[in-house]
Amino acid sequence: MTDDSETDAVLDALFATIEDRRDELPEGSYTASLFTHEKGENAVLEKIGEEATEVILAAKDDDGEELLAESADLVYHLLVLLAMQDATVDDLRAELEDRF
Ligand SMILES: N=c1c2ncn([C@@H]3O[C@H](COP(=O)(O)OP(=O)(O)OP(=O)(O)O)[C@@H](O)[C@H]3O)c2ncn1[C@@H]1O[C@H](COP(=O)(O)O)[C@@H](O)[C@H]1O
Repeated sequence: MTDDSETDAVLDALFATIEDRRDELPEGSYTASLFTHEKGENAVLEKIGEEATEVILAAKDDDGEELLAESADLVYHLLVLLAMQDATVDDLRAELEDRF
């Protein structure tokens, strides 16, 4: 189990990596492939739809073993979408804090 600051550090590091992939587009990067996809932004929007469905199916599964893995896939693709729209994980954090 991690505390809040460690959880934030992971999200910040992941988002910084996503921004680097967006800006540098290295060969062989799955993240970079989402930024250069022929479908444009629709590629990541489709992935978000697929991953959300997989989260629902995992939640309905009796053993629930896949729920965390599918949730991580969904969060990752959501962060890619934010980076694509020039929003940041800090913007997301601020939105959540406003509601708290
Ligand atoms: N967190 C993730 C992450 N979560 C999910 N995925 C990818 O998202 C895809 C999920 O798609 P699916 O579940 O549908 O599986 P799939 O059938 O293999 O995918 P498709 O062929 O349908 O695209 C897989 O290719 C996963 O590898 C991720 N890819 C990258 N990251 C992070 O991004 C960082 C940079 O990765 P690269 O851009 O690949 O260097 C990594 O170090 C990770 O921290």
